[in-house]
Amino acid sequence: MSLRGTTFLESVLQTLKRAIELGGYPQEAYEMLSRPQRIITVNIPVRMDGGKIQVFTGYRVQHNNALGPYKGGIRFHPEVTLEEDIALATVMTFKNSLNGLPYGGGKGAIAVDYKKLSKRELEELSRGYARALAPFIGPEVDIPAPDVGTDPQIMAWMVDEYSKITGHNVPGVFTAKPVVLWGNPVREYSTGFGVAVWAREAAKKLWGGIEGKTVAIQGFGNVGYWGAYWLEKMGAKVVAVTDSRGGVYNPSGLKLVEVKAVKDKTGTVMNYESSGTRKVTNDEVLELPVDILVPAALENVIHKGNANNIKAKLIVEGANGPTTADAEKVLHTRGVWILPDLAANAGGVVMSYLEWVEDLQWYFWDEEETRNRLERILLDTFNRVMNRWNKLGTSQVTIREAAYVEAVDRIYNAMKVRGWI
Ligand SMILES: NC(=O)C1=CN([C@@H]2O[C@H](COP(=O)(O)OP(=O)(O)OC[C@H]3O[C@@H](n4cnc5c(N)ncnc54)[C@H](O)[C@@H]3O)[C@@H](O)[C@H]2O)C=CC1
Ligand SMILES: O=C(O)CCC(=O)C(=O)O
Repeated sequence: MSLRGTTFLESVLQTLKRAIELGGYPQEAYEMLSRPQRIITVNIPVRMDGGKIQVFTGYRVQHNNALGPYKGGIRFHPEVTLEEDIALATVMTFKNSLNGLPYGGGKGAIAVDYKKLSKRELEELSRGYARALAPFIGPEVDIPAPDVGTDPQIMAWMVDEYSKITGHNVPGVFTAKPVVLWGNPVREYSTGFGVAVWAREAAKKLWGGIEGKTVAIQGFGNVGYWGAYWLEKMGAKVVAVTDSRGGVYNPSGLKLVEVKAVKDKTGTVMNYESSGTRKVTNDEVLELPVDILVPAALENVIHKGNANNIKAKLIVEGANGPTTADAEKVLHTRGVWILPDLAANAGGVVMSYLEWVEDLQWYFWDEEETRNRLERILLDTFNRVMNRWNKLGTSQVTIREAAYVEAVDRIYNAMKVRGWI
């Protein structure tokens, strides 16, 4: 238990336990799904620009592969811990199952402040990680991708390193690669697109549509920026955005193109100025008087200490694990809808799946066709989760619990027919 209440892993395991009870699955399912199948720890030496060697510790958690190869991102963050990586890998197992993907779940991490590395040091670290993991990954074994602090360039170095070891090009081992290295242009914005699609569909049910609904977003990286872009395109009004330093709020709506230009030029949205715009902290942004709140940075930001101050009626989890289990109870009682991470931010991994399919068959769809395929999968998941939620009882069960039951069902049946359980 942390100062903010349940830790991310504790919250995930509490939801799993409840889903197993709600779905009537045996306790053995909890035993198998509450811990990873394998944890790999690697220590990667990097010759720093100053001439000295520094050793970085990294992990790859392979949680469960009943439904197919492990799949999930790699996080570069100074405060990452093994416990956090286990929680992230566990969520991936349920996310991939929920969305009907032929994957199990995994997640990788390196404890590093990548902003302090030179480009050469970052490349050496990325290649070192791919080399150390090479015996444990592959297009049919474990397929990593980016998460916080990693990007298509890092995936390109990793694919190149892995391909050197195998002696031939293996694009399907990492996803979210640059387009020229058999990536797909949709992957860059797919997580934010998925956030917006889920918000739009929920808004139809809550208010008859998303047009004019106000949105505050915490985090203005890949998910936060593209979430804002697509939400605006779908008719919502983005009034606040923040990054790690804090952010800006304008009740009449922000000019996103200008905010993004300031972020790209100065490193933070905090430097954006316009009439009617004021600064907000990362705590304040969660409590603004808006219709929709999108936490799109890190975990445990909505906790028992601030759950009662949140005014949004709809929370769309762009980040993984932004809401603690204690906070979710409070918000559910207050009638707030929380669209959970394994559903609302699944656009990224669903698009990774489409990229992987392209790489395996060496045949590539155009951008529009890819996006349509992505949207179809997301809408199918949305409808299944809503049906399951209605069946289980919307006042007794949260949307997250309904999504977990839906996800566990597929994994449990796969483990059963495989004879694991
Ligand atoms: N990139 C992807 O495709 C996917 C990402 N996610 C999740 O979305 C979240 C964000 O990931 P990305 O956008 O990829 O990362 P990113 O590294 O592109 O951006 C992270 C953003 O959060 C901000 N940030 C960092 N610490 C913060 C803090 N304490 N308060 C407020 N903002 C802070 C950073 O300034 C940056 O704007 C993570 O939880 C990640 O696991 C989930 C699914 C897929
Ligand atoms: O595209 C992927 O495989 C990464 C997805 C991921 O890490 C996530 O959904 O949290």
